[in-house]
Amino acid sequence: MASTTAFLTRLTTITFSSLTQPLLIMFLLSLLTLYTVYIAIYRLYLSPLADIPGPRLAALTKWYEFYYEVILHGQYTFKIIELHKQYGPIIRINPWEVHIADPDFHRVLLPTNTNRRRHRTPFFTKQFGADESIVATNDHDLHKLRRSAVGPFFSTQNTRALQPVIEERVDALLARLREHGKTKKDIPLNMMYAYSATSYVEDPDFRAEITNGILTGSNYGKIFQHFPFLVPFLASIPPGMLAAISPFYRTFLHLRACITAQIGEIEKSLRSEEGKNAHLDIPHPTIFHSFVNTEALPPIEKSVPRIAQEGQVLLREAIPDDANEPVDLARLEQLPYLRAVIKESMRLSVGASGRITRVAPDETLRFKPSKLCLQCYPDQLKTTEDKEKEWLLPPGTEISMTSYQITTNPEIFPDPHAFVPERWLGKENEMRLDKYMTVFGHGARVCLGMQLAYAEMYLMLSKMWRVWEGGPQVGGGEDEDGKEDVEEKKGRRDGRTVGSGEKNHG
Ligand code: HEM
Repeated sequence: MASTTAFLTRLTTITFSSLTQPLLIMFLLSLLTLYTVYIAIYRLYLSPLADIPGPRLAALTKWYEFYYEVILHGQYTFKIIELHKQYGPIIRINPWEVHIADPDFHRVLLPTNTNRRRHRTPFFTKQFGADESIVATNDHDLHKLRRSAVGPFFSTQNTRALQPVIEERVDALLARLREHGKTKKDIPLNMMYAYSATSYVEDPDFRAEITNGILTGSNYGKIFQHFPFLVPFLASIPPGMLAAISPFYRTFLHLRACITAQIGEIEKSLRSEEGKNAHLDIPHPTIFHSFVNTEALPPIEKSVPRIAQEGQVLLREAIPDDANEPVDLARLEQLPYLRAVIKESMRLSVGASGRITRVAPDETLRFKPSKLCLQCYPDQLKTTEDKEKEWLLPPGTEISMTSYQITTNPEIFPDPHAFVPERWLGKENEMRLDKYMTVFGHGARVCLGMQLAYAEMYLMLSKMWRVWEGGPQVGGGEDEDGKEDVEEKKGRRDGRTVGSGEKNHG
């Protein structure tokens, strides 16, 4: 104690020039220790989130999340769900972030009203290495501006107009399945579906290196979230060297460079005198032609690097996804059983498994467990005080929710891991469940490609069903002309063949 007092007295009397090297090191170490102690005390006792339940270690340091997310490879989602079972519907999952498990809070966090501002957080968005894209735009108002320019291209009406283009791709995919069915070999469905919307579906190996490149880029996302400086660092490594470290990531960066180059060319041609109206004549003007010409965006928003980043993200999002007279999409969407199968498939295939985080800059968000939440957490919310307590989350708080936790909630979807399309049948059931169909997000930042993804699924699935009626071996049992064995088909209709219990209710 005496020596500490003497040290502190000395500290107050010394001038900077009189510091010897050991003394300087001690001085800096003391400052660092004091700062660390202050940060720990602040996070545990003084922070506005200090009262929120949860593990103390998570409140103290983000390394807790790092352990589950990076060392254990993307396990934090499941850990968070476990923590809710221990601590209740509201928990603190890192020094700055609160996670809420009440399904009815989803629409408060992600409101449809675009005047209720919600920012994204740099921790989430830095991983994309495309800071200027819509998905990586943190600020609510800038996001609104950017989205307003691109949103109309993805409207229901414009997506329906794309039906012939999607049909053509679906037919190419069915042709591949037929061809493969004859060989009786396994087919890598993930690779095939990944390219169902591109010309790669005709390639012998579906250009697997591209899917792998994109998957690697996504897998690195968790590391990039914690160490964002790695994104520009990896991009600066010469391609030859990068190939030695990660060939797939190199492919990913190569794809990005191709998009940038294509957009650069479009922009150059549009800026040239003869090219000013050229986009009106070309057979397939792209979204980027319209982008460069739109009046809705100020010039700074139309720079090639920014549009290239948008393209990169759109391409990546379009990829992870899933027969002879065309049927109108609008009609297909009205078929109750087909709709039920697609919704149930979407629910179970999860989509984005991580949490969605938002910051409300102007609002104190209030959380009080809903009726549904009380049913979900009866053991954690026993007393009247627990049930009635309202939590006030001040403006600027990072708040998150996880779609997977909602879409596998047994109070909403009984037997949640079973594939039960029938749960969606009936108008009332469907309306009740739609509210909790959170796989595409909700509100101002709901998935831009949602209608397109649904259109692809309706067209693909309906055609496959019409061609093979859910037979035991898709693509098999056909003759040279692609006509399925009539007896086999008939047998399935009568319920005689294995795997045919279901009839096409659509
Ligand atoms: C089954 C397929 C898909 C699923 C499950 C899915 C899911 C999601 C989710 C959960 C979000 C985040 C919403 C949020 O932060 O609140 C999102 C955003 C986004 N998605 Fe998708 N998506 C799919 C397909 C697509 C497709 C095909 C495209 C484009 C062609 C696309 C483009 C985007 C874009 C640009 C955003 C950012 C929107 C914004 O910030 O305003 N997605 N998606």
